[in-house]
Amino acid sequence: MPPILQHVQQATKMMSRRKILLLVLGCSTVSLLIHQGAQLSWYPKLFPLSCPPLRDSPPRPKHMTVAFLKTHKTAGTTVQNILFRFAERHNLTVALPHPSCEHQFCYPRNFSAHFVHPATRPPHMLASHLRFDRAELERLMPPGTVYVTILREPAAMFESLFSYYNQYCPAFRRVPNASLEAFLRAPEAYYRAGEHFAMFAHNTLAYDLGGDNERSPRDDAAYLAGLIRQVEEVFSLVMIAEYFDESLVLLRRLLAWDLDDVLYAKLNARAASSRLAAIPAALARAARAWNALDAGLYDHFNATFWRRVASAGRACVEREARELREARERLLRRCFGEEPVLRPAAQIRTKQLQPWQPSRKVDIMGYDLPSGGAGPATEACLKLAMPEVQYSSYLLRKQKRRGGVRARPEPVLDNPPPRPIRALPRGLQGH
Ligand SMILES: Nc1ncnc2c1ncn2[C@@H]1O[C@H](COP(=O)(O)OS(=O)(=O)O)[C@@H](OP(=O)(O)O)[C@H]1O
Repeated sequence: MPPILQHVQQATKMMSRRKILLLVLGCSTVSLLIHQGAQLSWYPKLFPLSCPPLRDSPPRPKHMTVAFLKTHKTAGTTVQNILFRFAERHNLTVALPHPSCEHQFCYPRNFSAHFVHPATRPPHMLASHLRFDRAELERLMPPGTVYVTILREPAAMFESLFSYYNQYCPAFRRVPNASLEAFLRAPEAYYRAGEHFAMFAHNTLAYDLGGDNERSPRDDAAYLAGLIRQVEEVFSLVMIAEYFDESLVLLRRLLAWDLDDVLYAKLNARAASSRLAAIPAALARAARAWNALDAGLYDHFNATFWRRVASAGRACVEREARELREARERLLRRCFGEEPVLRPAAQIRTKQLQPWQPSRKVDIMGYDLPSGGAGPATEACLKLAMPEVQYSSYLLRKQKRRGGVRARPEPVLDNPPPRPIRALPRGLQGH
């Protein structure tokens, strides 16, 4: 053995096992630090702190053809209002339902291009409730249309559905004392698949997306995976209601719109007295278990959403979301006074701004214009807070006039859908 090795062997023998362990630990820590140092120097590249440029060079024009799948109780009315106002400002045509379908495209039937009023074809935009049917939408919308939709956390969404459709959905009407807890303790006792408006009581998101809301991912995981794949194939962006402002930042970047194009007033919100302040954890678990397909969709697209935010630059998206909130607050103050408040329909004097009320037990809130307002700014403010029913009727009248369609009774569809579930705001009923 060479003398150097003999020396090492001797030294090793002299060291206790504990010392050897310490030496190994020390070496590993140094190597880890060197490795981490390299990672840290890459950090800004992985998570850019500044916003990447929105516009390509040459600048991308604003995208004008959009189909928004308005799912139920997911903040969809607020998104619809943003799209309606954009369409008006840019003189675009909005696909609107035939009057026999009321303001929805004959929901809950599968969407058909026949449900679209002829005066609103060919459209640039579409944003009214419908049950998704890819082939029929592609038949209607021009090539290059960007498809977007929005999802909401299923327990919160279910609580909203249960309250809003309580008088319309037989599964909910059967529950004693309109108790959400009683329903979720034994949903099968109240729910009958296939009956009128059953889709509001079971996996509503899956149904709106054109899926089979009776499938359970526990028995059939492949079904959920297939539905997710179909949604991913069609929709360029799936927004998340809980992160509404961040969603709008991604939307306006996708469409190359300005931040001003996505300013909004929150629409269709229940009064605090009509909602649970917080959903107890056990109830939320039960709601997710009952709506397991929706929970699977939400979890998947919530994760994809945050990956999108990371690739746009999280700090950048947050900064833009903050700018959006500030600009929105300024706009609301300008329109609705120094302290803009959401108020119940009975306190809103401007009829065009009174939201539809689903029942005497649920208050849907809205904004009102300060008295004496007039002029072009008022018109913009009116649209900003205009509920879905009034805005859809207004747009249909306007587009019919533009297309030279004279006011005359509409032909009735061969097979009319079940009666619409929205009518005039409560304050206007019986007038
Ligand atoms: N900007 C924003 N951010 C977060 N949440 C919002 C927003 N705008 C509306 N909402 C809430 O969305 C619920 C209404 O959803 P929709 O307009 O889609 O309802 S509907 O299906 O058209 O009747 C309704 O929820 P609930 O109040 O829980 O019922 C609204 O409060």
